[in-house]
Amino acid sequence: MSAREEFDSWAAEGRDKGMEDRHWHTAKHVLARMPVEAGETVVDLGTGSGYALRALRETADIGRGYGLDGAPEMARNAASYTDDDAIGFLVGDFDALPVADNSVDHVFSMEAFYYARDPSHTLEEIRRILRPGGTFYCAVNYYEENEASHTWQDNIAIEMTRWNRAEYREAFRDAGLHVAEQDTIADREIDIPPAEAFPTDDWETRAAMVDRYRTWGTLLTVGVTP
Ligand SMILES: C[S@@+](CC[C@H](N)C(=O)[O-])C[C@H]1O[C@@H](n2cnc3c(N)ncnc32)[C@H](O)[C@@H]1O
Repeated sequence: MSAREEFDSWAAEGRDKGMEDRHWHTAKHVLARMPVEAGETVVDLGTGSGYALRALRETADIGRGYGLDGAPEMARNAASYTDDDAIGFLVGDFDALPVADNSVDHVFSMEAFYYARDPSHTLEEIRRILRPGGTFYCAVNYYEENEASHTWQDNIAIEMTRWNRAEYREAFRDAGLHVAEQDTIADREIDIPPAEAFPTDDWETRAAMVDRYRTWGTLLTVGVTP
């Protein structure tokens, strides 16, 4: 199954909003760290419901936001959640970003980058579209150190790239981005039941759930163009 088919069906089932609810716990901290100034242009890669751009319009007064998604139904849903003319949604693939060279101030991506067919090439594409001094805020929950995430590949037909923290830094540098920051952002909002509630449908032990959300959470790697 292609990413387009897989995520079109997610959008049709309304799972875009479910992702927004879950990802917001840590995505909002990533967005708050971005050095975005009023009037700047931001691209959101794998935008899903488009919540990131709606938030940046409210909190940072961005001038233009473009949400790119490979699934037309995702982009269509995202467009339906806002009537803000400064935000637009594009259908496109991480392989070839439909964006001009040196035209974007910041790129954000939450829980999407590892679906790229060739993530190293996607980093080159990001480097190409960013202006000098532009930033890429790359947030992922599927990564090597987050052991609980390893099983996710079993539930999805699209091949996912599972880099570790060092591999993210190395790939950013290989694409010509300086690594300004790398951090893990814990999910402090998800409810973790008391020990006696385990095992649950999703978790064998409380310790495993704590490790997934409170210890590892979301890996943020920040790249800056020279
Ligand atoms: C797990 S969702 C995350 C959505 C949103 N960023 C969030 O935080 O809720 C991943 C998104 O990336 C998109 N996507 C996956 N592979 C893609 C690709 N190769 N090119 C463009 N978009 C892609 C999917 O259609 C989906 O909307």
